[in-house]
Amino acid sequence: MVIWITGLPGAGKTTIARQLLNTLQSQNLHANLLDGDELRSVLDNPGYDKESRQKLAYVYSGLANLISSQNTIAIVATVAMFDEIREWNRANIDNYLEVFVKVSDDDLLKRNKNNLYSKSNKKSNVYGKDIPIQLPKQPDLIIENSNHSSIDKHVETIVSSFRLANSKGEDTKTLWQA
Ligand SMILES: Nc1ncnc2c1ncn2[C@@H]1O[C@H](COP(=O)(O)OS(=O)(=O)O)[C@@H](OP(=O)(O)O)[C@H]1O
Ligand SMILES: Nc1ncnc2c1ncn2[C@@H]1O[C@H](COP(=O)(O)OP(=O)(O)O)[C@@H](O)[C@H]1O
Repeated sequence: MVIWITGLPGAGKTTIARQLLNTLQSQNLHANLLDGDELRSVLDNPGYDKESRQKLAYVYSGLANLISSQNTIAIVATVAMFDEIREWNRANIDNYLEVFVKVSDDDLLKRNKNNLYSKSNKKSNVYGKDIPIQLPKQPDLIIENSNHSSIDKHVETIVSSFRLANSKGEDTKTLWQA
């Protein structure tokens, strides 16, 4: 199973994904987290131009698929704002749950992750500034993560969807148990 958590920088993907990982592991399930920022540093920080991001997104998908094929839940927390990638995921990953972490522009600006949204920021390749955003069209779940909304609640919602997705196939029900 792959739980693909996507959203713009600062939406709250890492915060939610880390707590989700703890929750699943505390329920004796095998789970791993592939976080965009962390994976980028392991891979020697690929660029932020469209081509590099697209290439990297396929790496996330491929790694997640590999982890999932070893009966471990792969949680991915990445921006990867490409329709093409999400289509690839749906076509190639068995048991794929796409979670879109949504937040208002106001909250994004307040959080201002990595100073990306400051007017003084001279960085290029910033979503919404100089590169277009392809928001998820048909996510399985939308999490509205406005400031001070409860991360616990968000995680509960994702775990319920995960349980529902797994209860559909008897065979997969116990696959992730530690
Ligand atoms: N232009 C530019 N310059 C510097 N840093 C940037 C830029 N754009 C994004 N970021 C930061 O990189 C994180 C995105 O990494 P990802 O690999 O998850 O995203 S992507 O798939 O490449 O779009 C993302 O981290 P998260 O905030 O964790 O999403 C951003 O903080
Ligand atoms: N529900 C929330 N309420 C208030 N602050 C939040 C909430 N969710 C995330 N944050 C804060 O927003 C910032 C960005 O969160 P992060 O998880 O790093 O986002 P992302 O991984 O999507 O870039 C962090 O400082 C985090 O503590």
